[in-house]
Amino acid sequence: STGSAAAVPINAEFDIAYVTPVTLGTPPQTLQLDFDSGSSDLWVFSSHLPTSQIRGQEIYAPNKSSTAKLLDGHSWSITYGDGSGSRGNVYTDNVTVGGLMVERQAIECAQQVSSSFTSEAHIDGLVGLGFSTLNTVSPKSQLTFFDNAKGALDSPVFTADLKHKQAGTYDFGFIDKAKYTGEITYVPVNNDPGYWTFSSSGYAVGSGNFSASPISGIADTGTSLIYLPTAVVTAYYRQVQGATNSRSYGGYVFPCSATLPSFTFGVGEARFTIPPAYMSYAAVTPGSSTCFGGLQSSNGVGINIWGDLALKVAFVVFNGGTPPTIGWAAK
Ligand SMILES: Cc1nn(C)c(C)c1CC(=O)Nc1ccccn1
Repeated sequence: STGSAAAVPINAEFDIAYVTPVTLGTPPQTLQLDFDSGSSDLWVFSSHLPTSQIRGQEIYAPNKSSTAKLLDGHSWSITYGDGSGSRGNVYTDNVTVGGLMVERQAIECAQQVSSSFTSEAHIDGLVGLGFSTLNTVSPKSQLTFFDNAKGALDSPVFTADLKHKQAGTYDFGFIDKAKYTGEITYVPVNNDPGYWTFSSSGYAVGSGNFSASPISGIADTGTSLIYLPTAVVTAYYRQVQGATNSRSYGGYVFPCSATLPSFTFGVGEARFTIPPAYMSYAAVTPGSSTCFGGLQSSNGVGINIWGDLALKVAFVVFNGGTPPTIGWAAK
């Protein structure tokens, strides 16, 4: 079997996140979920949430699904690196993504979500695509949609073809040759503790020399930006007039009028260049002339993160075979 579904940016100005339609239960309830290779819980806004925490999101109501079953005595609670989080109880039900159905998928129903989720009306929940070792359901941890589907897939892979300010695609079970050019460069994945962790072969700022120093980081479809070591980030912003690492804004900012260099990262011998226009994320507050950078320091984060800003300039294969690998191709 295979599946294919759209990855739609939730904001017209800048790509904060991408959502994909997912149908849950019988009759089908369709929610717009954020596919997140950096976590491993499938959780949704639900009928168990106080209405004060719902602001425009669609909800999943298990009691309206004839195929929903309570996973008795189980709960979940997740906190993301940016401090956001949610918690609740657990049902199993049918989950379909782009024509690919998993029966008895654990659906983690939110009973509480943090304010940043309440404030994001376009995200109705997340589909974790990390390794199932990261799943937070207790007392028995649950499998991700990908792990549940894997055995039935033509090939144990999913691919991400994210795009700048336009809809891309998540494919499951096959590699679509029409979505990339040239060869796919595969590199090893360290899935301990459960991220798609790989080593980038280095970076370059603008037209500068390529610095061939390995950078270990996670491929994270659920994070907007890129978080890298301070040495990389200072080398980049040294080329940006007026750039500063702002404590008040929580990262590197610069005048929106500044000229930005491109940023190139390596995967093996392959090179991927993020154009200057993508490297300015957004005005720090609407209408401000101060802009927040797409490249930020991983100092406070603990791990290096290749988020959507990096993924959107490539076609990425998440190979869940044995051993797992990750493949990057131009497009
Ligand atoms: C680890 C980390 N530190 N900081 C500052 C950020 C932004 C992260 C990554 C992160 O939190 N990603 C995320 C958030 C919500 C849902 C899914 N993924």
